Order: sequence, then structure tokens, then C-alpha cells
Amino acid sequence: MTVRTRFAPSPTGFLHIGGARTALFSWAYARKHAGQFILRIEDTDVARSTPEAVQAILDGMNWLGLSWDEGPFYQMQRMDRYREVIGQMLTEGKAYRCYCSREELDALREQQMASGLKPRYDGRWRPEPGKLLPEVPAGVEPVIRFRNPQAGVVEWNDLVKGSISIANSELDDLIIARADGTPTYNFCVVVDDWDMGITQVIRGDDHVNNTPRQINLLQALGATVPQYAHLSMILGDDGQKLSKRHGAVSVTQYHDDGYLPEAVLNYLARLGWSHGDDEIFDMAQFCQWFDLDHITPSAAQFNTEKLNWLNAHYIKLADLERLSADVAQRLSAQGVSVAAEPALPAVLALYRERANKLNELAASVAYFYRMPPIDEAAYAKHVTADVLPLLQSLSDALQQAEWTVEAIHAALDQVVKAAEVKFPKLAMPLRVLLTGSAQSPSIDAVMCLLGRETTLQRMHLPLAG
Ligand SMILES: Nc1ncnc2c1ncn2[C@@H]1O[C@H](COP(=O)(O)OP(=O)(O)OP(=O)(O)O)[C@@H](O)[C@H]1O
Repeated sequence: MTVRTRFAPSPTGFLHIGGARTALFSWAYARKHAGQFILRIEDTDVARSTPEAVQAILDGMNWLGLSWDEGPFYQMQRMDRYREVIGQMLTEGKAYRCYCSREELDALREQQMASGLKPRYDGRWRPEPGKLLPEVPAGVEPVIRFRNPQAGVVEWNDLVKGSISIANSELDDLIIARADGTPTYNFCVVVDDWDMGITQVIRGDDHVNNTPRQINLLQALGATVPQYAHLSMILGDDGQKLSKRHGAVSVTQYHDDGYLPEAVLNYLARLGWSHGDDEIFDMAQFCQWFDLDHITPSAAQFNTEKLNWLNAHYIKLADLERLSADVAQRLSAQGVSVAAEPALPAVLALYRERANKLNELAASVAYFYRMPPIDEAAYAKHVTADVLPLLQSLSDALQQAEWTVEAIHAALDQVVKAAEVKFPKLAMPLRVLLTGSAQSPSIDAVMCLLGRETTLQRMHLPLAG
């Protein structure tokens, strides 16, 4: 049977890291088994769902490259189908109308609690052979309840958590349609999983409690019950479940903050899943390795340092043209336009070894394209009066030098030797003047990329003053 998995977010906010990891595992499972991955937007909470959130989810999935084979399907566009199934269940006696008012249910609950019982619906409108039902009250629209089996247990072999069973006596007759006729969450999910032929439901373990209800509904409908895999939650720094309403940031915020999607994916893949000691792998490898047997059932905590480490790794590996296109955009957002010279890929080749994030990388190379602000403390420390003659000699030597790293290096050497000073005595003030700060890669390489004209211009700042 072809594997069919799904990711089913509610568009009540952006796609966050917790949801994205769940989407990734569901996607990888489908890819590994040459199956299909379906995207379903669970938008029945009309008060909280927005088109902007749908777009944010699609943007997040696209940025990560979690491509879906079918969908997005929208639950709000499937209302006729849900009504059809509800009608069918009523006809077949698998569901019934319940006319209990809110006040009646509240009174029942209070009564049960007062006698130390667990509050639950008492089945007063559930038809049974020979049972007399109450008289239908005038002007009350009923809810529709599912006739949950009363005996036996619901049991499933969770692909992550192992065998789970719940006694049916613990489960109420679930409301599947509200008094206004709108179907409820668990019911829509069941009809969708059934119609969409989902074979493995891979979702967060915040849904474990829904599963026995959904299995009973599927069985009542005569549907094949899929396998279930409930993934542990991803917790934020404070140990609480990441959610749209608590502590999570959007996946696309990681792009804005300078992360590469492959770093985020690799990081997410290792969050709660392992393949021996392997830490670094691409998605093709992950899809080959991925299985549900090596998922940690306990919750996983987000660790920014590890993500940064992976990001630095992928920045070093990334194609330079691709990196340049990204960094050029980041620079342009800061009002720095990348000129033809020096060529950005060459600049990035010099700098990318040092960067954890792309926006740091952009900030660190901006000085190639505009006069940098000068770190005043570094200037005071390194650009001292005794350095000025060295700068003058270097400037003279550079007027004539061939403009290669080797020739520039030779000119620097010649000046420090002639003045009998150590190399940093000249290199540090040069760094400050040329780059704005006392940290830079090898100064001769920086000068070579900056070009003769800009190098001499910036070196002349203290000489002119
Ligand atoms: N912190 C998390 N860790 C792992 N999976 C999660 C996390 N939060 C949500 N999921 C899973 O992501 C999928 C989509 O969830 P959903 O869109 O409802 O997000 P949510 O953040 O839980 O929403 P809400 O903020 O409304 O509770 C579900 O399978 C859910 O179990």
C-alpha cells in the first residue's frame, strides 16, 4: 500500500519550529517510502484562522523545501462532505441528536462532581432499544453526538510510544456537530484522514487524547484505521511547549535572522531523532535513514547554540553564488548596494569561515562597499603618531606594487623590516583604517580585494588629518 502522510496545521498563526519538525518527520516518512505527503489546512476555527496565517505556513514550508504532493486542502471547503457523512451516520444510527441545553449539562456536571464522579455526558438522548427518550423541547437546535461504543477498549500500537489502550467507558459520546450544524474538530479530522487515504498519522503528542475518539469514529464509518505516530513536543528555553501563543518564533524568522534552510532542517531532524552519532547530513540522506524506531519519546529542548554551529557549517559549504545573492539582499536592506568590484563571491570566500549567520556575514563585509564607521577605541589604540611614517612608506610602496596578495604582502614586510617593528604594528592600524575594526581576515587579502584606490584612500585618512 502506498504510504500517505499529512501535515495538518491550523492557520491561527505562523509555522513555528515545533510544527515544522512534525511536518519534517511526516514529509521524510513519505519520501523514504516513495509515498505521498499531503498538506491540509485545518481552518474550522474561523474566529482565529486568517489568510495571512495560511500564507505564513505555506511560506515556511516552501522556505524549508518541505514540498507537498497534494493540497493544500482546506477544511472550510469540505463542509458539504462533513454534512453528508453526518447525515449518513444519523441514518445508520451511528450518531444521534441530543437536545440537552447548556444549563442541563452544567447541572449534570455539578451533580456528578458533588458525588465524586468524573463529569461526563450521561447518554440521556442516546437511543437504545426499549428506552424512552425525553420529549424533544420546542425551539432547541440539537447537537449531534457519536454513539461511542460503551464496552471494550480502544487500542493502538503507536509507532513512537508503543501500545496504548483506553477503556471505552472513559470516553463520552463525542459531539460531532454543534447546534448550528458546524462539524467539530475530531470529526473533520477523521473524515479527512479517511477520504485522503492517510496511512500514517504522524503528529505531535498533544493529540494523543484525540486518537481513541478518532479510531472509534473511523471504525464506525468502516474506514481503514491508519497507523499513528505521536511525536514528542519541542519545548522552548523555559521548558514549556512551543506554540504559536507561547514562545515560538516563525520558521521564516530564521531566514530573517540569517539561517540557511538546510541548517534548520538538519537541526530539526536531530531534535528527537538519531542515527548513531551522525550530526551532519542533508535531506536526501535523512530521507534514506529516517524511521520511527529511533525517535525519542521524551520532549526535546531547543538549543540555539547547536543550530548556530550547524549554520556555520552550512555557510562554509554553500555555493558562493547563492550565498552572494542572499547577502546582497541583506546588504541592500541596510542601504548598502553591492558594486561590481570587489566581486561579492570573492569577498564571501574570505569571510564565510568566520560567520555563524548570514546577517553577521553581511554586516562583516559591508565595509567593502561603503566607508565603514571607525571603532574609535581601536583607532585610538592602534593609529598612533608613531605609525604615521609607516603608513606613509607603505602608501609609497603600494603606488607601484603589482596588485596581488603576494606583492602586497611583500610591501608590508618591506616596511616593517625597514622600520624594525613587528608586523602587527602596521597590520592593526591598517585593519582599523580599512575595515573600521581591529578584526579582519589576513590584511593583505583584504587589501587585495578592496583594490588599490580604496586602500590608499582609507589609509590616507590620518595622513591627511
Ligand atoms: N511544540 C511542538 N512540538 C512538536 N510538535 C508540535 C508543537 N506544536 C505543535 N506541534 C504539532 O504541529 C502540528 C500543527 O499544529 P498546530 O498548527 O495546531 O500548532 P500549535 O502551535 O499547536 O497551535 P496552537 O498555538 O493553536 O496550539 C500538529 O501535529 C501539532 O501536534
